[in-house]
Amino acid sequence: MRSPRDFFKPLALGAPQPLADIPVRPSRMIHFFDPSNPKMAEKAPSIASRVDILLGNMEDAVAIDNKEAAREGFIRIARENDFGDTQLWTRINSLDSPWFLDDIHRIVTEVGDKIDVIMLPKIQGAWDIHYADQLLAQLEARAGIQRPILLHCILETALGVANVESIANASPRIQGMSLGPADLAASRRMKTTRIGGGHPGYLVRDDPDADNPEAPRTAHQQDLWHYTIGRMVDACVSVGALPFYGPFGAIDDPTGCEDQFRNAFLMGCVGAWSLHPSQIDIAKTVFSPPADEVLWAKRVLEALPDGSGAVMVDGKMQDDASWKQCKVMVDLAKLIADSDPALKKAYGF
Ligand SMILES: CC(=O)SCCNC(=O)CCNC(=O)[C@H](O)C(C)(C)COP(=O)(O)OP(=O)(O)OC[C@H]1O[C@@H](n2cnc3c(N)ncnc32)[C@H](O)[C@@H]1OP(=O)(O)O
Ligand SMILES: O=CC(=O)O
Ligand SMILES: [Mg+2]
Repeated sequence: MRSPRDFFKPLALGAPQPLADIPVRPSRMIHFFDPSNPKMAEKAPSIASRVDILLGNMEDAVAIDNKEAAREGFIRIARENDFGDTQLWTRINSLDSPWFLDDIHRIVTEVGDKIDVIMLPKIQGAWDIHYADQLLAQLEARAGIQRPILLHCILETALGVANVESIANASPRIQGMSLGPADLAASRRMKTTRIGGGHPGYLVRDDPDADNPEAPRTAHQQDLWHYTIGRMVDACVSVGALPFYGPFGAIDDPTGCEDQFRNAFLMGCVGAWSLHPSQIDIAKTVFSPPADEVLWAKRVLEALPDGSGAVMVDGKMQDDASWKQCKVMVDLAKLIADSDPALKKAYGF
């Protein structure tokens, strides 16, 4: 284990000092695009104006023959554009792939000052982060980068889930994590072929009616991802990092997508991936707190001005703990209102 005194020292001579706190910015959706796809590449600037995070993907969903074109396309797009407040991220290929070294080397040394976060797929344990952390420091030093590039891990192997807390604690660069339900299902040998979301077979059924045992019994579909999201949220939040739901592959099921995103929002996630332009507004709606909840939370904060004691608001007891719950809601609303005039008005700021 590293000495706590060294944790915030750069891992290479000339690399920027690690950040003490992870910047919290609106992060409702990480929009994926394939920079080797000419149509998607051309749309990058217009999509960037609609999303909180734009991510150039190099890994899965980019055909092997297009890996180099994706890297070149991303470097060109990053170099030629200034996306303003929209964060620019990339998902590079996994550490054990033939593309990882060129991905990280080329991107960091050529456009490292334009990117906020590198997403690392298939992270298994702290050792993966230690390797990427030091390599990144060396590349940052070589490129003269002033602001440290942060790392975002995808939680998508059984071993990665088993090690989630040590991954979160492995480096001050850990910006956050996303659930990767497709690779994770394969790694665990789960018997679902869906990318995220529920499954009609994963259910709990009401007991038989004692007076009518043959009567049909209602079944309630359960959330296959609840356990993993819970672990990911606790691991991230305990180190000041941000948890995200990952992909929802059924582009043709916006209702299912909204439900899955909302479960993640309610459990503490700050955003989710959008794979198709139609999922951007779903994420925007779900991960912006509802106006009625924000107005209620503001009333609770006003009723307990110093955040202590106990009062009744509309028949409900409020105290220090519920004050904190309400502050979470209001703080997020303020963050989002700063860049969204319509929500600012709805929230009454
Ligand atoms: C398990 C995981 O790893 S998930 C993460 C990896 N996966 C991805 O990144 C997938 C990203 N998304 C995609 O590749 C595509 O959206 C697909 C393959 C799912 C669907 O693509 P299409 O069949 O072209 O969708 P569709 O016909 O509805 O597209 C409509 C338009 O939106 C564009 N579009 C589609 N997806 C995107 C996107 N992610 N970003 C920007 N534009 C997009 C298309 O180019 C098309 O443009 P056009 O109207 O000028 O022709
Ligand atoms: O990369 C994402 C996944 O679900 O796998
Ligand atoms: Mg994956």
